[in-house]
Amino acid sequence: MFPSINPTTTKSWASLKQHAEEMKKQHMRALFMENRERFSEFSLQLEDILFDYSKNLITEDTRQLLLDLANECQVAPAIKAMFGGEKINATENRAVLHVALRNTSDKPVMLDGRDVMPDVKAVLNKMDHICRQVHSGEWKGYTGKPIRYIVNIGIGGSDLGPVMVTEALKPYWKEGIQPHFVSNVDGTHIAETLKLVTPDETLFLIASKTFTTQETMTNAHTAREWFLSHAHDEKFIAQHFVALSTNEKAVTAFGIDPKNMFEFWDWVGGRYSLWSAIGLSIALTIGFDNFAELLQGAHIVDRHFTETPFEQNIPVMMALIGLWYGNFFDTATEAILPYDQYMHRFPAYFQQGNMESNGKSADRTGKPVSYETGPIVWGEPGTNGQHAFYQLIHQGTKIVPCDFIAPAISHNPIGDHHVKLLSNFFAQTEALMNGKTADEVRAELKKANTPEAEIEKLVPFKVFTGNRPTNSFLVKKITPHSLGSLIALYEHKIFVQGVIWNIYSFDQWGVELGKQLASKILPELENNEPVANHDASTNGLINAWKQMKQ
Ligand SMILES: O=P(O)(O)OC[C@H]1O[C@@H](O)[C@H](O)[C@@H](O)[C@@H]1O
Repeated sequence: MFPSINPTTTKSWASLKQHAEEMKKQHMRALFMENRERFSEFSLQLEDILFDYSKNLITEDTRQLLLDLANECQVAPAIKAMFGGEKINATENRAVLHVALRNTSDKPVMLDGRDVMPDVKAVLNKMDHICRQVHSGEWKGYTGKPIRYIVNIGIGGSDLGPVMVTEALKPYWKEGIQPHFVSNVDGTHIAETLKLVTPDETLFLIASKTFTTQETMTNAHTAREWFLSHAHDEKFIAQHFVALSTNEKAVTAFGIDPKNMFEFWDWVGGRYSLWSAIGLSIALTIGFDNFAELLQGAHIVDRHFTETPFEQNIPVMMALIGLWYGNFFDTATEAILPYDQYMHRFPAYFQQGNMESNGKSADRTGKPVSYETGPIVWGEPGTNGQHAFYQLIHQGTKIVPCDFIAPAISHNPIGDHHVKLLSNFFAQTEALMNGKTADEVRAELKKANTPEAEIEKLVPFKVFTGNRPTNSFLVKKITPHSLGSLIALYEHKIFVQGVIWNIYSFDQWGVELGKQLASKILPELENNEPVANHDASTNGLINAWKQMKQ
């Protein structure tokens, strides 16, 4: 196991702290003017993905110090430990091997002295087989019709990845297949979904690593009852329900034949599981061959991550840039802004990826950390975000480091839509970096014939300080391959940051307390007796609800 190191005790941390004070006096505008090579010196390319991180408040010295930090914090041994199947998820005593799920090489991946690849390949073959059966029409519903609707029932990691990827890859949808996703325990979600499908043409995928999650089990039982109210015979369940899970016992107890179970393993974290059997809704929607391309794109990044020196390693640089602002500039959030409508769930996906992985305050020795850890991650697709929250990003008091992502080629080359979209993509990072000085504002107002007296009044409101950091990802086209790569880049960024922050990125104990209390409160909601055993606010709300619902 790689050692536990408090990052603030390293030499590079102290130097970075000092260096940050110097850098706060700098402006990126000047850095670009001083160094004509800045773009080529601070950008990296991997296959069809160009990563430009030159519009950050960094110099060569910053980069060097950040790389020193990665080295002092033992990032290289940590990467080895993850890929080597060590139980780096120590609080759950589990390995972290989602990288094995997309290991398209012929190299073994060892866990406890055993190669996991034969099991991985067996499940992939089973997924391939069901995809071919469904797409050819050989898999039939109980009235003999082929499957038209896929309904994935899952939540968190068993939902967000499949939703994000199927949406991002809509141009690759198989003709005649319509996916739906049900996650919320709010009855509205399943009710509205069931209105869109027919029982004899629907395949329900019950996606749950544990197969105990309240929301998923409740929705799964409702779907089962709805199905039986039409099919009238339990023997038809086998044609319409499959399970994606690690828990065979619970799957069998639910009434799903284990032969209809697509297995994965406890070394796959929920929020890293779209590469596993949890990806079956993706494979059924875009076809298994495209799913395999998604895996291949991620595998390319895994190789890049493990084989490339840190200064040219995209996920390592992404991690260090993020940490630079979070730890040395006190920024609290990061925005992910895809200029691609199909990628509209990408920010939500990595909101979970980041916040569930690195939203921690105990270090790996169990002590409270004395420094900031994971950022708040949010975002919306451009250009919608521009007309909503970019005001604050440009002129607010908070610095929000942003990732801009855009495809060079659109799947929908209609008229001049794409050049208009891209003109915004390029303009925003330029504007955020350069800003607009008071003199530039004055000159502009003068040109627009603004009366002299008005000009000085308006200047303070029209000034943009600029110096606001962005990364740009320019991707040739959003394909299964390039999307697989992009996802893996962000995954490894999270990993590197977790290592430097010396926290456990692969558990999620923080989601448990609410679940525990909800299960205590549930029986109290099943009668009309007033409650008095909680704090005054919770008692008051529960009792008010009991009155209101009558
Ligand atoms: O797949 P399961 O076991 O139903 O779990 C779903 C989700 O459950 C949540 O409690 C976890 O925070 C997520 O990480 C997880 O993905």
